[in-house]
Amino acid sequence: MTRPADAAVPAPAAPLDADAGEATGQAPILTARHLRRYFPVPRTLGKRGPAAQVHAVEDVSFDVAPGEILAIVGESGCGKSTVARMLAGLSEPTAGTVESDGRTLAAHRSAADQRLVQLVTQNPRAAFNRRRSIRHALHQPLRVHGLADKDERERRALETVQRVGLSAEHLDRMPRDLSGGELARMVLARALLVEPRVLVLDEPTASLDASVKATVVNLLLRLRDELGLAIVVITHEIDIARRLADRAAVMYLGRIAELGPASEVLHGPVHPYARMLLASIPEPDPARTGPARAADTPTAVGEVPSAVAPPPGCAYHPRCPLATAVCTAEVPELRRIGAVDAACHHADA
Ligand SMILES: Nc1ncnc2c1ncn2[C@@H]1O[C@H](COP(=O)(O)OP(=O)(O)OP(=O)(O)O)[C@@H](O)[C@H]1O
Repeated sequence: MTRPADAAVPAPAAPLDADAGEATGQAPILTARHLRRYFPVPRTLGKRGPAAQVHAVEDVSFDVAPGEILAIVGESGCGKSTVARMLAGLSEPTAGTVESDGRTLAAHRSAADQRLVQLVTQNPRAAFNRRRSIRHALHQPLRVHGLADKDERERRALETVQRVGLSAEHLDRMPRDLSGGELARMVLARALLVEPRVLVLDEPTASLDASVKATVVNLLLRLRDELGLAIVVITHEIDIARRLADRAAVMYLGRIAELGPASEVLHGPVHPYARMLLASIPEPDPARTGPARAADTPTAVGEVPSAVAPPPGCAYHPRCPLATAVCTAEVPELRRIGAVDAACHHADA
């Protein structure tokens, strides 16, 4: 089935992302259902007609289960952060819903629903008030949510910093007195304080040195295991996604191009865009040569088109070496190709 990019989205009848929780055997804790987000473009002086819109996110659906890490990868501007903000209730979808346990989480969420999904944004140094101690920063979310008295707040703050590998001594410090790696762990501690079931991490390692990245990756894997957290990691660092993710989605111009097990999507994808994206980054393990590294990897031509006027049909068609007439006319739905779901008319040709 195909539809024009701005047509109304019908309610789904079947699970959208049947593989979520396959590895853990658990039902999804968070579902993105046909999410769209358009931003108005300021009107040029004197221009008439309907205002233009940035199509930041266009019909994105996926599930994530407890104990599962889903990576969302793609080039700058493809809509990853906008998806993250909608998952956390910080941006209202133009259409579509975010659901948990079969319930829609309103864009303006109750305190309990805010706690359920915690977003950690990049740049940990900017995440703390530089005039307040780390202790204050960690007591604050508990105070805001009315969760604990002072002694209990202190107990929970201490327990949580220890969980991320830091100690009581770090609570007394000011943000400037923590290293980049310690701050990265401290933002995670602050998110964990309110006992979320889902962590959404937007570029969690982007500003860190290689050795610190490894520490944060290991910490996230441990937190996932110990707490049974569902984690959505937004990253443009494919190597980080490979180390973390059970499942992965590749986004292009607001849409999911490919979704499936990370072992497939991040090593041997089938969608021509995903193959081009992976082929453009160095393979850390030279012994590993999946299809993404093969000589027949399709090479994209041209630049990423504007999200204000995305191309009709498959948004990748102007750059895709496999494109034919159908690609210019029909939006490809995600469909099962091998072990993954890919939105391409020709990926299995
Ligand atoms: N508040 C906004 N107003 C207008 N356009 C926006 C707004 N926020 C995002 N956009 C646009 O929406 C598109 C998706 O942006 P988004 O930040 O979600 O992408 P991204 O994949 O996270 O990029 P990056 O990796 O660079 O952070 C871009 O074209 C961006 O310019």
